[in-house]
Amino acid sequence: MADRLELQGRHGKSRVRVSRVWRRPAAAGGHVIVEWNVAVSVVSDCLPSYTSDDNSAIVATDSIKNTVYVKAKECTEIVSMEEFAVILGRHFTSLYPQVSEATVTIAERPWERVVVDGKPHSHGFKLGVEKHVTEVIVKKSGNLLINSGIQGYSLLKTTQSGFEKFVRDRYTLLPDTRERIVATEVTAWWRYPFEHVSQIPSKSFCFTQRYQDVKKVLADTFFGPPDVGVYSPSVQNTLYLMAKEVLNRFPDIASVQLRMPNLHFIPVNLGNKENPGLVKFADDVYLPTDEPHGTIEATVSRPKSKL
Ligand SMILES: O=c1[nH]c(=O)c2[nH]c(=O)[nH]c2[nH]1
Repeated sequence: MADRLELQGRHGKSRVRVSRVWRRPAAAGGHVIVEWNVAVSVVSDCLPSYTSDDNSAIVATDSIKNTVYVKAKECTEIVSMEEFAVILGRHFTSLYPQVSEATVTIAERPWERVVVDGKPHSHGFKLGVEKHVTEVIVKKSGNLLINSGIQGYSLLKTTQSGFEKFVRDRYTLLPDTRERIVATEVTAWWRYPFEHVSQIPSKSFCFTQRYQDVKKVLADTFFGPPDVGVYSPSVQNTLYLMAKEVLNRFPDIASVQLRMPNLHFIPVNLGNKENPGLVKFADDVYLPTDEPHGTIEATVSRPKSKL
């Protein structure tokens, strides 16, 4: 009976923290630093290690961790997280016959160059908030998938948002409104079209720049023009317009997934019989809360070609 069992295993190392500095002269833009939290997971033919005491096919997770530092050292030119993930994935799937696939996930700690007296500092950085993330899957054949994203991107606007004409029944208390605060913490994932290592453009395409561009398109669409903004009839509609704009602007992004919790700012009205209008809400005092919060998410893709 045991012969008929099937096993699909994978192993790797998570939370491998590595930082890499590239020391360019100030005239060439100054130092560049990245701090990455790397996870590597390989699909590896090492069945006997599960079913017996034979570890002979195991690439130790300790060696996997060491490799992250070796490859960081070898990157003498600045690389994006996506490129570094591909380098690692290629390494494990090409060096070891038993490794058929590698998944590399990286989250970047957002060190941002400081500006002093209006000038970008050559070697000074401060920590930002939202994070660039990537997940790259590489197969032995060289086929791959590159997804990148942003996490913890908190956006808020104090007006130009409403929510009305939704289902109204015996469970409904929420009044219609055309005036509310809308706040969210965007998580976005998008997929690049490269399907094989050979398709990754060498230098003409920069994943890091594309991340910055997507981030800007998401925010610009959320906020609208600086003076008047743009009215949002629901988080759902704003989410859709944000994803659509990313697809419009970047033909090489195949799909976008957005998760946008609705972090409520509840109007404050305080009073009792003796003291009725202690605080009467006039679009000014709110109770901010994220528990509970609305959860709104969607994946928006281009229609599949009919060819
Ligand atoms: O933009 C919104 N979408 C909803 O689905 C929803 N539900 C709710 O209570 N408030 C909101 N706001």
